[in-house]
Amino acid sequence: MLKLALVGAAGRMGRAIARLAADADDLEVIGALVRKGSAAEGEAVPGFPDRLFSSDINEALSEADVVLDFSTPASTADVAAYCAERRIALLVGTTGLGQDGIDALRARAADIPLLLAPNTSFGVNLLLDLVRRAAGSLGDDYDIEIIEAHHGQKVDAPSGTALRLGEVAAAARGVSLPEDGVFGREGQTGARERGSIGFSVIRGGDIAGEHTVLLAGQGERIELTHRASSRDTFARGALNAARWLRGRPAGFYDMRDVLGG
Ligand SMILES: NC(=O)C1=CN([C@@H]2O[C@H](COP(=O)(O)OP(=O)(O)OC[C@H]3O[C@@H](n4cnc5c(N)ncnc54)[C@H](OP(=O)(O)O)[C@@H]3O)[C@@H](O)[C@H]2O)C=CC1
Ligand SMILES: O=C(O)C1=N[C@H](C(=O)O)C[C@H](O)C1
Repeated sequence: MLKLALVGAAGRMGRAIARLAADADDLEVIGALVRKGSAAEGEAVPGFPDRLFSSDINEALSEADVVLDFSTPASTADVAAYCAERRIALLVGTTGLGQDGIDALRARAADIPLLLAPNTSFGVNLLLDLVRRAAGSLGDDYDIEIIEAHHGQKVDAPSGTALRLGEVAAAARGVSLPEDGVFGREGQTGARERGSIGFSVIRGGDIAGEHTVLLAGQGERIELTHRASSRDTFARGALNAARWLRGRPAGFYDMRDVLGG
């Protein structure tokens, strides 16, 4: 049995992961961390009636083989420190970390296997490869625009996936996302700068997650799109990544390592 502990356990992703883990014969959720003061504290974890949501980090995480974090950037930083000290493998799915947050996780990966994945679905990770290839081979006659759409409760923008798509496209083009990314347009913007990478963000309803990378040339355009119809897609991918992470040496991993890309 692979012993899992969830952080952000009472959230949308935490609950989806617990539900799918309960259907698997090789997985057990042994701990579920919630925010101090959370209304969910003391409730049973979906699919694991003997396990309760807890805000005590020791109670929730100390016995886990792998911790899965889908929470908030502040919580992720604390959990990564805890896991590094206790030598517990950690998968981080939380987005909106910023470069400093990502660098801090990279430092923790000196002590533990740590996998950072802004999107755990198989399809988005294939999309990253397709974008790498398309952006590299088409050259900057083809303008790159990234469009993402999510449910109205999402608190970060652009999505972690959109930023990762942008990084991959920028690297393939030999440009820098911090310098060449355009994160919103309004008013007298002037003409589009050649080589820039634009981002557009949609929020509404219950959209699980949609990402399009548009490569617009003269007289033609290519659109590479991934649409998740359910959060279970991310949860399933996270569970497969947790299986892969168990027993790995310390290091900073991503979904490419899991999927062998
Ligand atoms: N990698 C991937 O494939 C995916 C990543 N995500 C990312 O995962 C994250 C969570 O998404 P989602 O589940 O939709 O969001 P939710 O807001 O539903 O869940 C986040 C949970 O974290 C809880 N939380 C806040 N602080 C702490 C803390 N200190 N300790 C423990 N739990 C805490 C929140 O509790 P409370 O509400 O009480 O504050 C909430 O229940 C986001 O960053 C999102 O972008 C989402 C989907 C897929
Ligand atoms: O918040 C979400 O819901 C999602 N967040 C991730 C992101 O920011 O890329 C992944 C997925 O698209 C759903």
